[in-house]
Amino acid sequence: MSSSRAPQRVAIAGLGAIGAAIARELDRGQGGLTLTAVASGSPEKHREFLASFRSPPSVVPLDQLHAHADLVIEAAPARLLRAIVEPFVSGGKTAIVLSAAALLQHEDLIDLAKANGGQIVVPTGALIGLDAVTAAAVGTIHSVRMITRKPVDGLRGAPFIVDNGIDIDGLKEPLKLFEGTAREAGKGFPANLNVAVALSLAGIGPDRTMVEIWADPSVTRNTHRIEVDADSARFSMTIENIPSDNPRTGLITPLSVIALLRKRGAALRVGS
Ligand SMILES: NC(=O)C1=CN([C@@H]2O[C@H](COP(=O)(O)OP(=O)(O)OC[C@H]3O[C@@H](n4cnc5c(N)ncnc54)[C@H](OP(=O)(O)O)[C@@H]3O)[C@@H](O)[C@H]2O)C=CC1
Ligand SMILES: O=C([O-])CC(=O)C(=O)O
Repeated sequence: MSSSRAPQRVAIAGLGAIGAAIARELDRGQGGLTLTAVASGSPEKHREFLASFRSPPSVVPLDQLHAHADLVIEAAPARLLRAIVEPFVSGGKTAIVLSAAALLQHEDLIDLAKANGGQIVVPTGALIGLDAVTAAAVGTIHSVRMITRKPVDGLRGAPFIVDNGIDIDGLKEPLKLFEGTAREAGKGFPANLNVAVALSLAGIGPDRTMVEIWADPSVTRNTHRIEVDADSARFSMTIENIPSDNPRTGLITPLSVIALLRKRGAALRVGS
């Protein structure tokens, strides 16, 4: 990647399935970007991993990341969203947010970014087609629907399942767990359905975007189908994500962030 911009210092919050893969890619070299700092829950767990880097970043507490970077990648548990994002956007910096569902509980962060010249970026992540959805949203979108099918491992422990006492272990056929809005899906499945909230933010919002969630013992991939009907186009798309070390998280998710970072300041930018 060639960049016309000044080098940017990047921090990563969380070194799990997403954060570790992004850190490794940044260390391999993404022109104009330097990984300067990381934070994780148990830093000692990652000592060996980071020691293998060409340029090991500083390991700092979450609330110190902003002193080391111009941009943060939030790839941590959803409950930490505010602690990670607030210092960056209030300082006019950028936060790339993976825990998109949690944004709906902290919408004031968007106002904070606006007031201070900061930016919150929600990448396409584990989903597909947000370029087409944002384009259609320039016109009028009539409806957006998403149908998610995940193996049991990709859903186990979600608050909706636990609170409703649903037994998904031992399923022999697909079970529809949930049908409702993206806002409700984000509350009931905060670590499993960030993509539904990202889709809603790209299109017609969390209260008009409709979501179905299936636990499906016949699939091995986290599968999302989106169906959009707009005044400019009708389209449907499906992505079948290979789960990462975290069965809830598709392998493509960190790659989406790298693709996004590469676009920043690139001489040729493809896709809206
Ligand atoms: N938008 C999208 O398309 C997608 C979003 N997601 C969301 O992205 C987020 C990250 O996902 P994923 O990487 O799979 O999650 P993981 O569970 O694999 O990793 C979470 C990381 O957060 C770290 N962490 C925990 N506590 C703290 C703390 N106090 N300070 C700093 N770091 C901490 C953990 O540290 P340690 O390793 O030391 O224990 C771990 O490295 C989740 O919210 C997930 O729901 C996931 C998939 C797709
Ligand atoms: O949206 C999420 O949190 C994760 C997801 O569905 C996927 O990786 O396929």
